[in-house]
Amino acid sequence: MTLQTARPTPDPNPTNMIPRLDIRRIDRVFGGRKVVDDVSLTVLPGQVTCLLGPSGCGKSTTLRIIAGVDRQDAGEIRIDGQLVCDTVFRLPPERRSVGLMFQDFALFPHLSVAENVAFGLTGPKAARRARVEDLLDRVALGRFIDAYPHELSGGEQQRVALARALAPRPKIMLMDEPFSGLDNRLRDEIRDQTLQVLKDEGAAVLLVTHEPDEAMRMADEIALMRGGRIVQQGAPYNIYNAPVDRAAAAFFSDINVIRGRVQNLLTETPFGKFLTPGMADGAEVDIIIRPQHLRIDFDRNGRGPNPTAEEGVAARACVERARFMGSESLVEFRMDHDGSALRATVPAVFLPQPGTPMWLTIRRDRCFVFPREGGGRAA
Ligand SMILES: Nc1ncnc2c1ncn2[C@@H]1O[C@H](COP(=O)(O)OP(=O)(O)OP(=O)(O)O)[C@@H](O)[C@H]1O
Repeated sequence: MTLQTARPTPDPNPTNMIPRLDIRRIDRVFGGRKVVDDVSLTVLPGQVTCLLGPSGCGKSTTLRIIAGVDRQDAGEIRIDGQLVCDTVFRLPPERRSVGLMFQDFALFPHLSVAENVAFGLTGPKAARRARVEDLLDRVALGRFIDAYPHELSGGEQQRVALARALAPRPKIMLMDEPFSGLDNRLRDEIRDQTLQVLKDEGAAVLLVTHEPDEAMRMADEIALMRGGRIVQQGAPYNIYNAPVDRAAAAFFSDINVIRGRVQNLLTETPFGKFLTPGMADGAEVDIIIRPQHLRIDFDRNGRGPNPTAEEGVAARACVERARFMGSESLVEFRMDHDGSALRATVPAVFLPQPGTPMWLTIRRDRCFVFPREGGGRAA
């Protein structure tokens, strides 16, 4: 698909911007249970924010409140600084300048592609036609202008739905799992193309997904949601590299957990001592490391760590199982010191026999240390 660009670009100094979407302290209660709990977030013009979290955490309900098809029990929403709704005042959905896109593209089957895209447009006929043609060109569907939805593939229907949602130039695009109906092979390409069109339009985008990969790929900012609350918010690399807790780390990838106990502000492990400031003596801690940050001493065939290694203390383990996963190998180890299991990934074909002894080191700068839940108090 070819994309024509040269659309308005966002303000280079985003700190000067009024947030396009500003949600403050939203609650929603169903049957006495807060399914949206004190949610606040802002989205700037031209920015994509992903509301990311497991099924049932309250993402869609938040989106529905912003769209105006559900109401909050507390809090307020502003668009471009103007109040859209609080618990007293409520602007109807059609007056909020919000575009919607859902998993099922919900195209009108009896309308042509052009008629679908023109559906929400007002104004002179020639201007409407020009807008439809422009958008269809930009999603590379110009040649399907007179086709009907059933004549299009899933990916093409998704692009028509995108063009339709963008046609009235909404200030905000709300997207709820818009790619989950697509074939795996198509998905990455369509995500990238969609992102480009959204950026060109300059709308503020709030995209709901339960897939961390999708959020990492699409988002300028991720709001991680759990149990109705936003537990962490920031740029994708910050959320990935500085998770707030063990569950936040585990949401993005498989993790290894090395258990320890604090003594004199330090926690001793087979990989050396870790600083654990602020933790009381005797508190139990989990040291988290992702499998790609565990290093295997390949060269010495289990004969012991290389004394010049800069990775700190090495610990001995035996291979339990090794599998080739396509772009990497996953090796599972049983640690000598306590029989615990650790997993390492290697970006190559690496399939040592079960029972092979090896030495492991960890990238200490990639470890996260958290108090174990229910395992002791902070000092
Ligand atoms: N109208 C409703 N009445 C009662 N409970 C509701 C209603 N709408 C949503 N819920 C409940 O609120 C919780 C959050 O639902 P929501 O659809 O917002 O979650 P979600 O994070 O979008 O999940 P998913 O990804 O599965 O759609 C769920 O427990 C759901 O059952």
